[in-house]
Amino acid sequence: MTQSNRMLLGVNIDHVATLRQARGTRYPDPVKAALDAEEAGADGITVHLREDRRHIQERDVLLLKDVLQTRMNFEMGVTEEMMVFAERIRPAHICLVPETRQELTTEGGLDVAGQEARIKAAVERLSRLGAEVSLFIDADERQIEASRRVGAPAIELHTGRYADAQTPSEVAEELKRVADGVAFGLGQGLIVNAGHGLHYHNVEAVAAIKGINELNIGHALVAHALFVGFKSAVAEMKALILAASRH
Ligand SMILES: CC(=O)[C@@H](O)[C@H](O)COP(=O)(O)O
Ligand SMILES: NCC(=O)COP(=O)(O)O
Repeated sequence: MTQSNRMLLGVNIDHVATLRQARGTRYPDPVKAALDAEEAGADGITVHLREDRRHIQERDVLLLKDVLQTRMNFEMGVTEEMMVFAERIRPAHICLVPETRQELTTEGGLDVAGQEARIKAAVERLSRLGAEVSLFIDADERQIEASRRVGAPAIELHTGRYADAQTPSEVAEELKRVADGVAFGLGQGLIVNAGHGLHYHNVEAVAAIKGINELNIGHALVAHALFVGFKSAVAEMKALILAASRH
């Protein structure tokens, strides 16, 4: 995908599935959430099929593949099981993420620099499907350079440290780290996306960073949707991003 001239919103629906899995019910259905998100202006739908299947299931990905009007961004760990599944569903976008079974959420970026040969082989194999492969990494020059070397056309910068920062100076420091990473990634010729932990009160500063192609947001949207409905939650987030990114 070429860089869009407006900032895109990728809606992550994982935590709709978290609620369903909590009780083993058929509802709420992440597929319905995806369709509502698209109607409300989502530019793409992100799902993370975790090794432990704590939220999204194969069934969700297979149904989404058939019904999405936009595009799927399939987040996956670099395992043979996931490679084979990706080859079966051939998503438009694939984001390689680190995964630890015990973690509450994705705690850090993929260590591309520390395992270049392995990531390069995965990027090559998945690119053969026609997918645009991105690497979910920390905003760190070493990791960004390694991402370019392994042939990924895109990166997604992990904004979790910014989201978790407590004091104004920590927030400013983490925001600068993301902004510097965006500039450095663009300088390396990469498409630069960002996401993780973004919500209605912290998204604008990130959306104001020039050059970000897409923000992937999930948990905050699902949480807000409890009170306003999924379409309104997505539309509100999209309006915030578009307003902040236009300045
Ligand atoms: C890689 C990533 O950031 C997302 O997959 C997102 O955080 C939602 O999934 P988890 O909450 O399971 O990490
Ligand atoms: N890759 C980040 C993502 O898809 C959404 O993360 P979060 O908003 O659920 O923290």
